[in-house]
Amino acid sequence: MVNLIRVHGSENSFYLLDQRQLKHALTTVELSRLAQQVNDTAPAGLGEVDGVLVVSDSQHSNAIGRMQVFNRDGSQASMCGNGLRTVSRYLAEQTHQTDFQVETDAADLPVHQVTPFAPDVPAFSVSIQPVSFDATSIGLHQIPTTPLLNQNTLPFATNSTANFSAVAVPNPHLISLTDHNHPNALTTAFLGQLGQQLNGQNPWFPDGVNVSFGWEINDTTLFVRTFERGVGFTNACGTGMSATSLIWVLTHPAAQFGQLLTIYNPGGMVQTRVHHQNAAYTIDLIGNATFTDHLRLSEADLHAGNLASAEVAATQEETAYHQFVSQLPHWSFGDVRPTVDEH
Ligand SMILES: N[C@@H](CCC[C@H](N)C(=O)O)C(=O)O
Repeated sequence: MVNLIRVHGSENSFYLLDQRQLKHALTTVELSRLAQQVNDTAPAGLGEVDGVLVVSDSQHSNAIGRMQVFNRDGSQASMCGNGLRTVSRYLAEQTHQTDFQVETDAADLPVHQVTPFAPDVPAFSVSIQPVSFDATSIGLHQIPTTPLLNQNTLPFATNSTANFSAVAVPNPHLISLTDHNHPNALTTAFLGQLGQQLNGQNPWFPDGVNVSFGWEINDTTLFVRTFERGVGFTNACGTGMSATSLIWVLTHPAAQFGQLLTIYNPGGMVQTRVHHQNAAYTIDLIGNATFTDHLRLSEADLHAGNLASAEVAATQEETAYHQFVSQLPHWSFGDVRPTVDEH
């Protein structure tokens, strides 16, 4: 029998698979199929996940493990910020270390354990990098003026007054932040329409892009929603919130490098800190790393991408997480911007 853990960061949920426990590691094709099948085959009662996080040994001497990410459509992503926090917790518990590096597709990333957000809500800080505004890194085509930073009248949004920025962290993100001159430009319907358009066949982002809308709450607080490549609407996207924080600091006059930002999202809240050192941008992404369920299944079922016969043991951490979230401001969505409800 082998173990899978159902995990989340800000309710951006995944199954975490440690390949090192298997007699035969899953191939890339099997991992892609597993990510596509988990939601259809998981035992009743387990909520849907956005993909699969894969842990394996790193061949890099400075990293204690390696993370790979498969989106729910089976595509592979170069990075996942919320997922990296949960993988960091997993590796921390295995090795009894609190400060280390994890190998990801583009870089070995520093991570460390931080003070829990609340009782039974463990938290980690992970470094989001490398950052690039280069069109090739973003997979951006046919846009005459790059870097794309706070520009409007773009060919994929001709009817909108919203401003857009594009950045790779290193997975690709398209960001729009509230424009006070056009406060109603960023609607949920527009996010869905743009996300679908730019993740279908299109000339601007042929490999797709994660699309995030950010609403200013105050100078150090945002609310961010994301339509993810390979997923669709998600509760939270860690790299999306990190990329939005970077664009916020670069374009908002009162925002500063090194300042702690609070980023609310439909699944909860994270904190970010944007740095600019040695001509490079990096973002600290700080948030919960929650394990909701432990699953046990046969290695044959895992290879077949079939969770139907898995035994499930829930942890108490989701109750603790809900308790933590219940103390945050409650956000309501009209069709337009999030507003805070009285408790
Ligand atoms: N949810 C993730 C991002 C996952 C990858 C993304 N869908 C992509 O294809 O780039 C996060 O927390 O960063």
